[in-house]
Amino acid sequence: MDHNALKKAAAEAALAFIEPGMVIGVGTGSTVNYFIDALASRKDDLRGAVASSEATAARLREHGIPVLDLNNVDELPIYVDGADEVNAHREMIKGGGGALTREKIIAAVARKFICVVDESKKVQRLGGFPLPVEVIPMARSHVARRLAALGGQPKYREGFVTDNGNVILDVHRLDVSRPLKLEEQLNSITGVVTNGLFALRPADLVLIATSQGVERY
Ligand SMILES: O=C(CO)[C@H](O)[C@H](O)COP(=O)(O)O
Repeated sequence: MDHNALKKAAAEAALAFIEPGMVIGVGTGSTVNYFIDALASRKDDLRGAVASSEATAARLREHGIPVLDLNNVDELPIYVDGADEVNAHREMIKGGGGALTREKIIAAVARKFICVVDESKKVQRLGGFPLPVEVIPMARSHVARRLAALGGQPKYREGFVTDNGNVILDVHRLDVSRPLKLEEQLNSITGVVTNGLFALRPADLVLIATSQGVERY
């Protein structure tokens, strides 16, 4: 099975968690796009969705699914999103699509974070995927120097502006052996908006598609 078929299988498995009347959080990326397309068949069950990016909001609207402002939502029982890497503790690196800040906000509010991935995303140790860091534009050089002092090799994602008007540094070769500590350390650099480590708030459930079927942990 190719990656896309596995992404679709993982995404569709998340539909089983939807209950009538729910507002759900919806992440960003190619795996989540399969989820959104499948969600169209359940749209009458939903009160609406909160989107982690403008791209996701547009796709939800195309399917006639109401997109709600998170500030007007009291309860978010589930949040479905992909990941660039996930380990056995359900800690993740996210932000390959650049939506990490809104993803982290929705994950913070949601009761249950369901991570949907194909088996290529499962890793023993996080850090093979360059860690995305969203930065206020005027702080780019300052933050890059601080990241280099931590042993990373930051690369400016040229030509990319986040939905929040900021820039992304993709950090190669960072030591991610202590994800919780590193997440806090990166958050404390002035000018950093968010980093793509999801260790302080890991997923609650991972649905991982393999050629043998969708497994969960
Ligand atoms: O964090 C993300 C976007 O910011 C995505 O979840 C992550 O990049 C995985 O994307 P895909 O499902 O396309 O492989």
